[in-house]
Amino acid sequence: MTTLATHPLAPTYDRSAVTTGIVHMGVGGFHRAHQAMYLDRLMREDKALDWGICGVGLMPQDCAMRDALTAQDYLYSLTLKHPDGHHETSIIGSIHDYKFAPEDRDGVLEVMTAPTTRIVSLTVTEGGYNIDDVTGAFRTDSAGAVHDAAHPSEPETSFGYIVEALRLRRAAGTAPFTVMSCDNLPGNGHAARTAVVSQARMSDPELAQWIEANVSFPNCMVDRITPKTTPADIEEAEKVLGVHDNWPVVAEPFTQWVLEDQFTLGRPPYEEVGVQLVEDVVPYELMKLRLLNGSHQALGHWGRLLGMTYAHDAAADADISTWIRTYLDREVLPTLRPVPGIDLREYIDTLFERFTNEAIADTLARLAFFGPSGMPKFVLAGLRENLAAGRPIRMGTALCAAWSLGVLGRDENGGEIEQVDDLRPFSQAQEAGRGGEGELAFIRNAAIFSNLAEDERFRSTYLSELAALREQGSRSRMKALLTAEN
Ligand SMILES: NC(=O)c1ccc[n+]([C@@H]2O[C@H](COP(=O)([O-])OP(=O)(O)OC[C@H]3O[C@@H](n4cnc5c(N)ncnc54)[C@H](O)[C@@H]3O)[C@@H](O)[C@H]2O)c1
Ligand SMILES: O=P(O)(O)OC[C@@H](O)[C@@H](O)[C@H](O)[C@H](O)CO
Repeated sequence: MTTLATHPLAPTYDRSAVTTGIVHMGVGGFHRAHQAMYLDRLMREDKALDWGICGVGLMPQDCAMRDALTAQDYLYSLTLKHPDGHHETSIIGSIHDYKFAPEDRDGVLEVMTAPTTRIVSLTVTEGGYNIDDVTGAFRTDSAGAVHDAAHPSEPETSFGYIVEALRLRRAAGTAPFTVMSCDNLPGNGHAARTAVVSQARMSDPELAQWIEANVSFPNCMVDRITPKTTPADIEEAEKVLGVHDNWPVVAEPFTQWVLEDQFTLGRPPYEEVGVQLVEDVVPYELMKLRLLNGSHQALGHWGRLLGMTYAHDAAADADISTWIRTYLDREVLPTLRPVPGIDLREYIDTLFERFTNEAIADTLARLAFFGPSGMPKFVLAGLRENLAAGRPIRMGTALCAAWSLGVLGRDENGGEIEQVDDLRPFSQAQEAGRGGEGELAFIRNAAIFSNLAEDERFRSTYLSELAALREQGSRSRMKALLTAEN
C-alpha cells in the first residue's frame, strides 16, 4: 500500500540521515508551509540534512499535531493553490521528530540542550510573546511567566523552556543556540530577546545578563498566506495523492523570507532557496505588517460587518478594496521607510492579486481572530505615529469603530458573525453607554488601545465615526471616507 513515505512525491533524500539542528516551537500551518518547506527544498539537493526540525508543541491542543504527524513519520503534504485553479502538491520531510511538551518536558529539554541543536525557532503567534505593544516590555505578571519564574526547571511557556535550556547549556559548557522568531511582530527578534531576557531576569538575573551578551536573536520578515486546514482540504489531498494525510497544508504560491544573518552556531544555506539575507530587516517588516497584515485586518472587520465569509470576496468588493487602497495611501505609506528594491505601490497591487486568490479560501474569521493581537501592531502603531505627526487618522479610526460593531455578533444584514475573540463585553458596554462616557468602553480596553482613549483627537474621531457608521452603514461610510478630511 502506498503511504506518504513511498509516494512518488515523497522526499528524495534519505530521511534516516536527517538529524536535528532546529527545534521549532508552535508547529502550525504557517511553519509547515514556510520554514519547513525551505529546508525541504535544501534537503532535496542533499544539503542541510543536519538541520532537520524537531517540532515542539506547548499548548494542550498541540497533542493533535503530535498525533497527526507521528502517525505518518512526520511527513505531510503542502498544496500551493494558484489563482488560475492550478495546484502544486509536494510532500515535505524536513520535520523528522515532534515532542509534546506537556507530556514530555524532559524530552524537550534534552533536544534543546543537545550540542547539535543550533537554532530554536518560533511561530507561537503574536500573543504568545506577552509583550506590551506600547511600552515594548514583557508582561512579568502573566500567569505563565510567573509560573516559569517560580519553577524554572519545570517550564511551561516557550520562553521558560528557552531560558532553562540556555541555563543547562551554559552549565554544560555548550554554546547557546540562536533564537529565531518567525512570528508577525515588528522587530520579532528584538521581541524574542526581550521575552527571553525578561523571563530569565525573573528567576536568575545573572543568567539574564549572560543571555543578553551571548545569545543571538535575528529579526526576520516572513510571508505566505496560509489558511487553516479544513475537512475539505483533507478530502482533496486524499483524492490528489491517493493516500490519506492527517493534516495537510494549503497555502498561496507566494512566499517571502527576509532574514538578518546573525547565527552564532551557523545556519542552513537558506539563500540558496530564495531567502533574502539582509543587514536591516526593519523596513521590510514594517512594509509587510502595515500593508499586508493591516489590510487583512480591514478585510476582516469591514467584510464581516457586510456579512462576508472569505477574504477573496472582501478583497474583490469594490467598496472595500477602494477603501483599503485609499487608507494605505493616506495613512499607512507616510509611516513607512523606503524599502530597498521594492516599489511600494507595486507591492500593494501584488497584495490585491494575492488577496483575491479564491483558491486558497482564506476566511475572514481567521483574519479577525488575530484582531486583539494584530490591530495594535498592524494598525494602531502607525495611527499613533500619525497622531504624533499631525497626519490623518480618520480611516484607521473608522476601522476600529467597524471592528467594535462586528464584535457584537450581527452583520448589517442581520446574519450572525462568528465570535473569534473575547471582546464582546467591551462592545456591549459601548452600546449600553451610548451618548455618555460608557461609549468609550471599547477603546478604553487598555490591553489593545493602551492610553489612546486619552487622546482627544482620537477619541472624538472615534465617537464621530462610530455614530456615522451606525447611521449610514458600512458601504456609505466607506465611500464617504474616501473624501473625508483628517
Ligand atoms: N498563517 C499565516 O498566513 C502566517 C503567515 C506569516 C506568519 N504567520 C505567523 O505564524 C503564526 C502562527 O500561524 P499559523 O497559521 O501557523 O497558526 P496555527 O494556529 O496553525 O499554529 C500556531 C501554533 O502556535 C501555538 N501557540 C499558540 N499560542 C501559543 C503560546 N502562547 N505559546 C506557545 N505556542 C502557542 C499553537 O498551539 C500552534 O501550535 C502567526 O501568528 C503569525 O505570527 C502566519
Ligand atoms: O497571523 P497574524 O496574526 O499575523 O495575522 C493574520 C494574517 O494577516 C496573517 O496570518 C497573514 O496571512 C500572513 O501574515 C501572511 O504572510
